[in-house]
Amino acid sequence: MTTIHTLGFPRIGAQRELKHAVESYWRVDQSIDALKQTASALRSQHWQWQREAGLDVVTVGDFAFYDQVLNHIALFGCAPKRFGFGPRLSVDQYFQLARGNADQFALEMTKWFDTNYHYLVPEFHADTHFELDSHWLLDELKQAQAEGHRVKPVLIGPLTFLWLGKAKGHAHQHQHAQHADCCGAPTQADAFDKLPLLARLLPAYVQLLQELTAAGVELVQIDEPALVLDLPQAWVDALDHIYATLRASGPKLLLSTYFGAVDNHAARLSKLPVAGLHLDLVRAPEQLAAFADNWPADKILSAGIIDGRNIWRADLDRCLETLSPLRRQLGDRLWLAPSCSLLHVPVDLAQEGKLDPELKSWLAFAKQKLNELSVLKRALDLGRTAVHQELQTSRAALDARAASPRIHNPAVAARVDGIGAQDDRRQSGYTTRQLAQRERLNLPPLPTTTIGSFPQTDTIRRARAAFKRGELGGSEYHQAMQAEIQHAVSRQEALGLDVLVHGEAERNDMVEYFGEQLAGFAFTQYGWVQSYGSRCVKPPVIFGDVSRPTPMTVAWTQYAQSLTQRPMKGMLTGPVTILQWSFVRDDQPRSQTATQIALAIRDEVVDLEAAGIAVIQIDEPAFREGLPLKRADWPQYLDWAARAFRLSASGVRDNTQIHTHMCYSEFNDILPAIAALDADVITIETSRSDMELLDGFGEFAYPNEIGPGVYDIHSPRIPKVEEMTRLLRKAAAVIPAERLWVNPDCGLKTRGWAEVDTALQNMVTATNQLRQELAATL
Ligand SMILES: CN1c2c(nc(N)[nH]c2=O)NC[C@@H]1CNc1ccc(C(=O)N[C@@H](CCC(=O)N[C@@H](CCC(=O)N[C@@H](CCC(=O)O)C(=O)O)C(=O)O)C(=O)O)cc1
Ligand SMILES: N[C@@H](CCS)C(=O)O
Ligand SMILES: [Zn+2]
Repeated sequence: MTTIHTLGFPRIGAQRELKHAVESYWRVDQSIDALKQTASALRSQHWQWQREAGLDVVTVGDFAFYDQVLNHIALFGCAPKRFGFGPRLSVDQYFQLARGNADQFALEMTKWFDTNYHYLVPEFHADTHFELDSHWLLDELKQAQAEGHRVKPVLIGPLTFLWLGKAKGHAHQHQHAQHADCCGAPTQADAFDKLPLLARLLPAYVQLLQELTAAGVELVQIDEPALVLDLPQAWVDALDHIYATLRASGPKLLLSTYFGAVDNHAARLSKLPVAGLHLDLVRAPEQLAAFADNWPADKILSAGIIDGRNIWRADLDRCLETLSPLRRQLGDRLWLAPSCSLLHVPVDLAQEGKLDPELKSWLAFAKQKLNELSVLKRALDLGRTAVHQELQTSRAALDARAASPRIHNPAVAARVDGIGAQDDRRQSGYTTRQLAQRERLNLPPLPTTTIGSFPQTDTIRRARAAFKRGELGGSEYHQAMQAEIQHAVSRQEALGLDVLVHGEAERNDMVEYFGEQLAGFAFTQYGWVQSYGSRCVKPPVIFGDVSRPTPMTVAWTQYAQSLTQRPMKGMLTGPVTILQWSFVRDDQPRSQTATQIALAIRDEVVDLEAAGIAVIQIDEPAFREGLPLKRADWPQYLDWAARAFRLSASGVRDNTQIHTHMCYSEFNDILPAIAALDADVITIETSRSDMELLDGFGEFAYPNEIGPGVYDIHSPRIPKVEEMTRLLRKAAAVIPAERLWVNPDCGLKTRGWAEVDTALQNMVTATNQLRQELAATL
């Protein structure tokens, strides 16, 4: 019998029940017991679905109140010392690590590999100790067992857990203003070699595995996605010792890799003392040969055959072409699974009552993907005739998609073919543009701005929901959004900001909003995917050639500009980010889709300029995220991605200032490519890393203007003036002040107006202090 399983299931809930429960707990509207009740009900539901779909085991340990990496910080008792917590965290302490508290910055947050999911970064010091606190995992395990399921716990493996953490050089780093003087000088690179921490971490894993054995567990999935990266040899060599140690301590281990190929480690992985290995055969199908040919006779091979990162219905015939020989070779040792955890796809397509039926028939969300596994299993175990009908339905949907006239637009193809060699170049070089822009904009030194969004209040969201339900008329909705824009503009004027924004009130999301207006895109009602903590996004679906039928932002921006004499920044999402944060068609190269989106955004940029907008920001927060996980593949990506950005930005005159914005990323290894975007100004997230992220820009002598974030917008705490002056002084030590801007880390949509008002007031006060200090030194 073929075994089917999933590496993980989305925890947020088909209706975002977890989000609502967590946020209401934070608002103190709901007790911890109520939150735990919702969590428990969600787990039950998700296991039940796995059982109903015929999965042979259900996965335990993929649930988290906030983040699975944070769960492991709790599990191994290694919260940073700066928080002063003991090894056993309360739920409130767990949330403080994620959100910060009055005295401490939250843990840094960054991209989970090349996904739009963000994890909290463990902080390690040379003296970090690990102390197991397994109660939450064991409780979840007991729950699943009590509900009658065969269980497979999942853990992040020790190598990946250590690799994803940051080695901190100073125990007091990141403390607040009152401790500012004792802060070390953090560097972005790891301050020490983390690998020796294994000696202290492994005993905690051993103890955990022993506890799991005692609780009746036979097999544990242990995730080592770090193996798809270019790891230093010493880390790869450490695998033998790690897995020899872990295997000796209890249950069988299924080592799982995903998001890329690990065939460069095939010989080593085949010999590891583990029960089996999971391979991502969607992102890296070619790696199978390196494993299958000499696969040991006693090991499981888990084939990640269903795409866990995208929403297209699988080509089951093609899957079976790959799987049938494997089944003959491996017999019961063949396991099937999605390529990675289903965390990255929405829960249930069946909820999509409004989606065009033809398009809907092309898709599969998490629940549907479980069923696809089941069809494959039955085809392999019972023969294809046993699932003739299911295969026929799948085949018909795929054929219809391939032949659909909705996918191809000859006008778009012709426009892409006609792109000229100069179309991705501004008219003049940066120095000429800088002069022209300074003359036009006449800004003070250290100009202040924000990243675009202002609070998405309940009033705004309710108005939009009512509008979408048809309970609020178009013109009423329009007026309500204009009132929000008016409010945002008047607040910014009162605060004394220099370059204003309209606040993005009318946007549900910075990608979905554009997807709703671009041809070639479809959007869902409930296609929520967790982005970080309780925050979710609804990625649009790019199913066909992309074009922009009509302007998307011009009227709102023009309205905002009409309310003020100060420059109003037009606000757009860039082609790479739209691509990266959508579910992208899989029938043409991503680079081609990016080019099509770039042309659509270019049209909008040109229209904004024609409407008198002098500053236009093209956000590219996902530029770094799109980077392939293996360095060898970087140049090709950076080339087409940077070109797509430039194509979107280059249709304007020299005196129109193009900004871009990036967040959640380490940028230092791609600085030449960021410089190649040739944006006049880049704003970046730097405050949670205490300006560490800026160092590389200084060392690289980044040529254009930069706004390093001085205010962590992810945390509910309000930054003090002196914290921001300290960060600004650090920035001014790295970047010449005449090229510095002052801004928050990212948009303010998740914050409330009261905090935003005070925080921006403090930011302006800090800027004024720095301006005086600068004037005094001239
Ligand atoms: C900048 N970031 C983004 C990323 N990816 C994106 N696609 N977009 C981003 O902005 N990746 C990196 C970061 C991640 N950061 C965030 C920050 C904030 C959110 C967020 O706030 N998400 C919201 C959902 C936003 C949204 O789509 N809102 C819609 C629908 C609102 C809604 O819930 N409506 C209710 C009804 C409301 C009522 O009746 O009162 C409903 O439909 O049930 C809108 O505004 O219209 C979130 O709630 O999590 C995400 C990523
Ligand atoms: N303009 C967007 C960028 C987020 S990365 C915002 O302000 O929310
Ligand atoms: Zn951002």
